[in-house]
Amino acid sequence: MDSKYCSIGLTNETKNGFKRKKPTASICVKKVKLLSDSISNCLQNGHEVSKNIETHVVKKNSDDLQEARRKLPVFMVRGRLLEEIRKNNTMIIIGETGSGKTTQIPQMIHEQRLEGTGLIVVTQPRRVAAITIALRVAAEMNTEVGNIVGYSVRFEDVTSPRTKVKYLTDGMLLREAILDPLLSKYSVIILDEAHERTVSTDILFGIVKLAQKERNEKTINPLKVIVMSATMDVDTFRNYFDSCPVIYLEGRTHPVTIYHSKTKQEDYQYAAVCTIFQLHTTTPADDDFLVFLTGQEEIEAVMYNIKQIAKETTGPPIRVCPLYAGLPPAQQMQVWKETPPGTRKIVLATNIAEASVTIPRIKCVIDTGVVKERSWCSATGAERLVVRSGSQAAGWQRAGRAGRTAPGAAYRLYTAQQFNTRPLHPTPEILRCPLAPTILLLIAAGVEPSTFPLIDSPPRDSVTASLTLLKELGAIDSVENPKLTVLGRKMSSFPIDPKYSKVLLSAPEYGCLEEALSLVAVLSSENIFYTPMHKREEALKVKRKFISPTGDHITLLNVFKAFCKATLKKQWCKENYLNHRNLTYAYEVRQQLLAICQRLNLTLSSCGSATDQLLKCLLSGLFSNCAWSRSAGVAGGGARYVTGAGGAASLHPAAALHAASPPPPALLYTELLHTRRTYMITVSAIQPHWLQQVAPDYARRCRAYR
Ligand SMILES: Nc1ncnc2c1ncn2[C@@H]1O[C@H](COP(=O)(O)OP(=O)(O)OP(=O)(O)O)[C@@H](O)[C@H]1O
Repeated sequence: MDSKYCSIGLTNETKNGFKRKKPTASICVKKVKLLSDSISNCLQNGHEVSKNIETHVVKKNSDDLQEARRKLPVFMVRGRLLEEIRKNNTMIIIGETGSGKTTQIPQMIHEQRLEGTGLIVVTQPRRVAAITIALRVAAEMNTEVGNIVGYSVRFEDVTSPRTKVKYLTDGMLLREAILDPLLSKYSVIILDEAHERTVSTDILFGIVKLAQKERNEKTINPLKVIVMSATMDVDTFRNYFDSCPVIYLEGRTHPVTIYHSKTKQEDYQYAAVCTIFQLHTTTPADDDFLVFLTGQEEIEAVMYNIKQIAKETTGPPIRVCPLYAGLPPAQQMQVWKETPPGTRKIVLATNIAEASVTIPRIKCVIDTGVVKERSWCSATGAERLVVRSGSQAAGWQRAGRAGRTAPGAAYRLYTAQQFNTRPLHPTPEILRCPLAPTILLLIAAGVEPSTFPLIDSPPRDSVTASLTLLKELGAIDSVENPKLTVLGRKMSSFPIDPKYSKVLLSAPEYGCLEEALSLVAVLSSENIFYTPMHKREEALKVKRKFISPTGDHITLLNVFKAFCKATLKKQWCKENYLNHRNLTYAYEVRQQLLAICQRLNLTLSSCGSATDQLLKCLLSGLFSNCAWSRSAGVAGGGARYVTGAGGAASLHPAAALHAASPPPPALLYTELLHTRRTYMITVSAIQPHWLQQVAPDYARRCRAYR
């Protein structure tokens, strides 16, 4: 990247805030008129809240917070809104980003005690949103989080018997539904950010619908369901929820000016860096920036570039904060930490910051317009990560991260015409993701998958492929009339993909539970290697001491074992070019998984240096992730493989076996990355005959293997 930046050319499309398509009049059942207003900036201080999360999202002065609340559009119509909530058992609420839906509506319901003896629960698609919103609401209610207001996310529950307002991830509520499909302890369920259409939210729509019906029939305490978003496809939702009332909340807190690039950008990372510095030299130091990128590697590359360019550029000092799902929670919270006056914070985030969250002082959003999505091809069974353009709804949500505590601007690094040709809403995850984890949860909750009410039904062949996988994993007894097996019941107790819970449950048989726990924990974390661009050669040289000739899985295990033994961990990671945050996160995940294994009475054993045992154990869950060499005599990186699903794939250049000569005849990989070519990521060599031994049912139907 050139160290000089240049203007990419942006055009001001909308001077006075959002240019929004209004919802269609036909479905405008009720309309509550609001005034738009502004709120004062809320000053923030850091304070210690939960066991292991240092947070910076909370209060300074309770009067300031109350004043800010009163100025929110939602707060101003609370009388009428509460009347509607009292009257209706199901309703849809639509209101501008930042108008106060998520923080205020649950509080308003609680202030009137509409929840009675039950709890109010609010779902969020992402953990960072559930945590930061709970902290904010606790501060507004002048209480500690975990008291009246709490949150529950994977690997962390900060609630108590006193909790009445609970924020949680949609995945957590789904897990609760396995144990209690009527969700009886809740009297109000708010499904927030409904537009995101995650698999978990889509399933929850069905679960709450069924629970509401059954609770009415059995005259158990009634259940109120509220579905909320700023950018949802109202017609679809209203049809699904039996023509329930829709409430439109008008008004927003602060205007956001939208700018589009005048021309198409070839390289969005480059365009992002140019725009950052263009704004850096022209905007006040206290305006913070939020930049949307697609993943950890990209964020680290842009972070490096910013730091390099900043050395040669005039302007206020810069603090760059990354924000992506795999970042350990304490590190994510750094984004909410105040910077010294006169310092500019630049947050580089994936779409985990796209909806719900408020990062105070963000005045400029830089939207690259792209997102990395997991998708799945049911025809080939290949699961892959693809970088693609986001929807219009995503564009509005991203812009909505500015203008929350003061007027703001969103700089879109794509043209207005490109924006207008994008789909209005994202493709529901259920139509593009592997369904095995969700189907397992549904069956565990006693639900019949084929009659379950879904907004959009996944293609029949996706369902069959997922049921077949679950059968081969031993989680269900048949594809036609699936019932959970004893193994399947145990698998559903782990908050991880069934492929990996199968690995843990098989580990005692292979005498390697210690190693399997470490490996699954590391695979649940983001990249543990740190390879700075300017010291690439040195980092790769240091990495060599951990490399196993069998490939990446044992290499990862070697690193993790050494990390656990190291005394000065931070220093040790620095010397070895390893990511301390991600290794610490893996360590915490391992503790949680270990606790579940202990509850299930699994025997803890170690295979020591017999790593074949661990690879066979890994194969017991990941048998559908095998590939076979089709290029005898071609060395390492050039070798072509065919996957179990029949597709062509190559070793990723970062794989330990990339240069192996001769190329191993059979491989086991963790993930396929689909760019111009299909690459296998995190790969180990296996013996071809292991598949027959470990997963005979799958081996029989796998054509590539035969
Ligand atoms: N952590 C925070 N720090 C400062 N202000 C906050 C914080 N959280 C919320 N706010 C204020 O409360 C307002 C309402 O936030 P809330 O999340 O309830 O809006 P929303 O309507 O749910 O938005 P969205 O549709 O984007 O999720 C924000 O615009 C902001 O002014």
